[in-house]
Amino acid sequence: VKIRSKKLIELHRQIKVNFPYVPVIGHAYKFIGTNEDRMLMFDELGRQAHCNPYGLASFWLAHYLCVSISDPVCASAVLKTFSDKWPVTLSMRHLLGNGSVFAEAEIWRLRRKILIPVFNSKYCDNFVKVFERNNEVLIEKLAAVVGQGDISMWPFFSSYTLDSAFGMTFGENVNAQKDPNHPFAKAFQDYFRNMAVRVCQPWLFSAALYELLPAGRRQERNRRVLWDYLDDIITKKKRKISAEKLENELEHHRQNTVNNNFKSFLDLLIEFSGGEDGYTDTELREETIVLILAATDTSATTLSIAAVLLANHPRVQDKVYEELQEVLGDSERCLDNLAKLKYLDAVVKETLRLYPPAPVTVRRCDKDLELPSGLVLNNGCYFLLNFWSIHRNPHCWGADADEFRPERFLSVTPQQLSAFMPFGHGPRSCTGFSLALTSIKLSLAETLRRFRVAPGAGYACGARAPLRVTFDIMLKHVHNFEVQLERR
Ligand code: HEM
Repeated sequence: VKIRSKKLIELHRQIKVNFPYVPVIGHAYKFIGTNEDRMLMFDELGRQAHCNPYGLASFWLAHYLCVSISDPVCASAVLKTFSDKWPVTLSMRHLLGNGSVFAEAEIWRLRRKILIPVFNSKYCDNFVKVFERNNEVLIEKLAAVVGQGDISMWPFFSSYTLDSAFGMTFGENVNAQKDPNHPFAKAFQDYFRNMAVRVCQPWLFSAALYELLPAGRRQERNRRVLWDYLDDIITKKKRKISAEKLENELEHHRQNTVNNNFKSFLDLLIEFSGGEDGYTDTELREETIVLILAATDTSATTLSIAAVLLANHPRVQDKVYEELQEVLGDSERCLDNLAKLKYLDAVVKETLRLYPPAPVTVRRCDKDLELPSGLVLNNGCYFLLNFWSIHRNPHCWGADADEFRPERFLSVTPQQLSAFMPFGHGPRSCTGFSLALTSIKLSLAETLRRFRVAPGAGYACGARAPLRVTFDIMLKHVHNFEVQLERR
């Protein structure tokens, strides 16, 4: 322990010594600040790291040495080498158990093997129809609030993404868009709202203490609603599969014949984990709730931020609209032409670059790693992969790195692409990125061809006024993603 501590102290000195003027250690206190302070801290760590030859900044969080990474080469090496996450993610296990996203590395490795084939494009094609159906409801809902002044885009997009995630995962609809009081939708949204409050208050990390507080008891009730709901679906699904003679289904799959029936994530997880001998009901619950969580707020944040950015950059919005007119004309279906919408694609990527919904992720260093720069990252430190600041690194993105300029993605360089990690990187990266991009582009195209978005009255945004955002596990907008909607 002593030797390791010495090495860590030396590592901190090496990183810090290269940028000695603003000791980052002084900023660790902001972990106790508001959710907006947290984002400001990630930003500040990043700006200091941009001035450091290693692209790193380090600070002590109690006795943990945390290394914040803003250099894409270092980030790639760390994400490819380390799979364990920080103990700070433990509180997420209250709901998710050992679900792949926060599970410890040993369990995650086994689960990832089953998760990967679930995302094979031959199954995903069917999911796109789920997006299309839910988009129709979204457009109806948006049409009802045209001309009503400032409206928050969040409830619209988050219930659209929850309906889509639930549809993909179970082949059923919770109808969050039409019925915001649906017990699952309500408990899900309330659970993550409370969780966002908790992650910013380290004194609430202790499960024993939290459970005694009213907020902890409320979370317990939410968890019960969510688990009961999912357990019921899983039990029914398993019963149905046994009745349909699971063996025939598996044989059917082995022969690799084309099955036109819709298969939900749950069907596929049961099938790939070995049918009746595969995942237990608890494991299925853990994996399915991870999928719903992973697919919901990430995509809703991207859609909502894109709407706010477009509202505040009318020239960009006009170009998107011109492209939509040119490519789609009056055609009913967007979906067949999504690949032709190059400028829209650039807008989505630029949104994800400047405002990655998961602005940071974490890893635990369990062996020494020598970087191409020669610096050795020592066993025992913890990494903060700062996607937010990798995406704003002027060495990769140029002097206008902080500006919203989708055109940069029309002539993006390979070096820039390797500095673009909104979906993570390496073996633990996002399995759903392709589905996410399809769902987001489809929704934006359908929305923007019918409505113009204009800025909300309560805030400024532009080249010199970046959006004020908070760290609520996912990135959120201080002004609640407010815009005004006008009919085209
Ligand atoms: C804009 C939308 C999305 C963004 C920005 C996003 C981002 C991410 C990131 C950054 C990670 C890796 C976290 C880490 O390295 O610690 C991740 C993991 C994951 N994502 Fe996504 N995601 C999105 C949408 C989706 C969708 C639609 C799905 C599923 C349908 C999905 C499924 C997953 C899963 C299962 C993992 C865990 C992978 C593992 O631990 O092996 N994501 N996502």
